[in-house]
Amino acid sequence: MAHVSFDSSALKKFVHANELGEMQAMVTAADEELRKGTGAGADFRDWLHLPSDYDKEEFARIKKAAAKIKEDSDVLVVIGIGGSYLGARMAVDFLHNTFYQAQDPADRKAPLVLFAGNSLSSSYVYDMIKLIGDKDFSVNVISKSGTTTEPSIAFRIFKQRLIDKYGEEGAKERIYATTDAKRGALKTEADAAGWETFVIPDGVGGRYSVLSAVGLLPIAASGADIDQLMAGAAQAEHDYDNPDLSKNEAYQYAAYRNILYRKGFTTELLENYEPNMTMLAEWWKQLAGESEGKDQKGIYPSSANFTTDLHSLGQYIQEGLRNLMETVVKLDTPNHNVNIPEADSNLDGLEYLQGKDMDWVNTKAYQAVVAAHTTGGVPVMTVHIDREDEYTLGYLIYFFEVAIAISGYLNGINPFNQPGVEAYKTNMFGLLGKPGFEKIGDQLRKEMNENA
Ligand SMILES: O=P(O)(O)OC[C@H]1O[C@](O)(CO)[C@@H](O)[C@@H]1O
Repeated sequence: MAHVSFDSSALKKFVHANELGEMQAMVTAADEELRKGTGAGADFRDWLHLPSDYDKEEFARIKKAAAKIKEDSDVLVVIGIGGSYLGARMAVDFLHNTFYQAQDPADRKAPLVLFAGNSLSSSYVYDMIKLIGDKDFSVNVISKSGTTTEPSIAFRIFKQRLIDKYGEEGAKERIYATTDAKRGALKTEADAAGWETFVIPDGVGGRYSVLSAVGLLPIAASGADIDQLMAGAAQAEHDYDNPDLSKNEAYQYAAYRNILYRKGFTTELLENYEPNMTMLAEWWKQLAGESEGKDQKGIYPSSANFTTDLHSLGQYIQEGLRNLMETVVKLDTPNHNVNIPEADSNLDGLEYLQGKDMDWVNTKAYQAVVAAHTTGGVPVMTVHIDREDEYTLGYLIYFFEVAIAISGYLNGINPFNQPGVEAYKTNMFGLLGKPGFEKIGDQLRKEMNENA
């Protein structure tokens, strides 16, 4: 049974019945580029078979490390940014109680997983240090390069705190480094210090790495079942290995978003009706944005959380600039349902809903929004998911990964590089006075003074 299903039935007003079929030749070519490695960025396709072909010895070590962290830590600080952060973050939110962070530790039955090194906010780090207080904690530092500024600074701070609390030897037992197998600053430091290390595989880019140790260790430490996560992804790997558009829903999604893009729908909103899926969209935004936004083209990935944002962005979506398309990730079976109680009076006007459950109302809201936005000129696609469990999440992750890769090839770009992210880094290093970046620093300071 499919745990994820793609619904394009609301697109009739925007896409002619023939148009999907007309994409088949291009999709077949994109599939060949991806599967045979004839497309650009071929060295970064190892995520394709990660769910079925992963390092079993490392997987067992991940589970062992997670068990140790659960045993000796109240808090796990996960340090990383971009692809070294978003996958684990969205999975922890998706797979747990919405108020996971505030839950009583006895109910949570696993350490609190906090994420650092994903911004340069000093208050954020200060507040986290205060929250940890005297609690026992461990650190999982995740960085392929080991030189990314945000995680490097956070790691230096939390490493020092571990050493202050547990001594050099004690800290060594509480640092887990997920990084390159052979190279890089973090790998060198980890080997010298004797920390346990996990590998970010060479052929797996950051935004495609959630099903490697990058995501698996924090997800396992949070108490989630990574065997089921991989099983769901493996099923999707099997189900989506088919270039035939009529049989491959991930490819249908890729094709439809490209058909719509070519008609001027250049911004895609990933939407949910469940607050604990907010970070799912953040993960998807990196996956889609870093993969597709290059060569002065690409769909701009954005997001909205419903029904919340219907009361803020709803006006724009209904009547603003007509360049928007929407993809809803709709949960079909909530983890828990809540009944709308009977009341003595009808002052709130809700008598017509009493006895109904909230999820029924949520689904009616979704149906109403699809109809309204379609009328307003916004094409809506829906990815239905059965439930919020590990198996379904693994399946969903793979659905988006393979769809975005195909989508990138359909749009004629290399979906696996990200040359554009270096520009700000070079400027920042210049302004920070990093050795080797003096020239750009001088030039920028001169320009800034001239503009002052
Ligand atoms: O794992 P690293 O090397 O710290 O990189 C983190 C992130 O930074 C980027 O390179 C972009 O800045 C992303 O592609 C990547 O996911």
